[in-house]
Amino acid sequence: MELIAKEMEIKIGKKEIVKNISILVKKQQFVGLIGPNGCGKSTLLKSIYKSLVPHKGTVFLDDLNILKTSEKKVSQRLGVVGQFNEMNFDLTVQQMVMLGRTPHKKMLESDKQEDFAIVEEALTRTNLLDYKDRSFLSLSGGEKQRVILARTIAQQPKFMILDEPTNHLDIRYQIEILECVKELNIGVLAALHDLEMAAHYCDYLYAIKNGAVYAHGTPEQVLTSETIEALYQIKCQTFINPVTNGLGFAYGI
Ligand SMILES: Nc1ncnc2c1ncn2[C@@H]1O[C@H](COP(=O)(O)OP(=O)(O)OP(=O)(O)O)[C@@H](O)[C@H]1O
Repeated sequence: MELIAKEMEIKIGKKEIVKNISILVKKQQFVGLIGPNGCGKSTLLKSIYKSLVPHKGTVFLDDLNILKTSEKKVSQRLGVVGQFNEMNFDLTVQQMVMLGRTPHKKMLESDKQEDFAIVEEALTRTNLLDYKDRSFLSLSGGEKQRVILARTIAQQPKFMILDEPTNHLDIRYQIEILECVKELNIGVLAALHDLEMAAHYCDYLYAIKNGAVYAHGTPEQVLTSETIEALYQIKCQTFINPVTNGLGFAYGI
């Protein structure tokens, strides 16, 4: 599915947080949002996945007008892995992941064999099979993050929004999560902080500064020393990482 968010404007109180941003994610593309803390990435994503009402703008997933469609219908197509996943009540990991099936069920419909099979597959993809019966609240931050991804995979979305999905994760799991998402072969819009990961996994990038698009293009076009220095107010040198053959970055103040 293709996502088009057009001319998005978001104000919180009197402050303009997002200023006329347009984003295009073509079919099966992995598109990244980068930019410094507080530049507006999460706010923009929240307005795209209906957690926040934008002041202006439209969001279409193919021909589905997201902002004018019911939550349930949107959830059948759009999955979200957010930044904070705190919950007050406890469920097992399997029950948590089963919640991903909710948008596909009628009210009070019980879990079918097919739902259990989908949950099992999501647990396998995220390496969580051994955690199936553990209590969600007893998990570490990184383990919880993987459960949330598994729940989103069980939702079988056609498009995924990720807000710093590798928060809390050690390097191995950062790679595993992004690999896992990439393997789904669906459109993805993800806010990422790690520029090497963004260079490696993204087909296209939008660099956000002060609530507006500062630069956009392929990772090679966007991740230049000049753009990174302007975005983050640091010194930066780019190089070809001899191990990964991808873009590498050396930073200083
Ligand atoms: N509910 C709110 N009330 C007031 N200001 C808010 C609110 N939500 C967000 N903001 C402000 O909007 C700006 C953008 O925040 P946002 O979380 O979108 O940034 P971000 O780019 O995702 O940052 P980070 O990389 O730190 O997650 C920040 O200055 C933040 O303080």
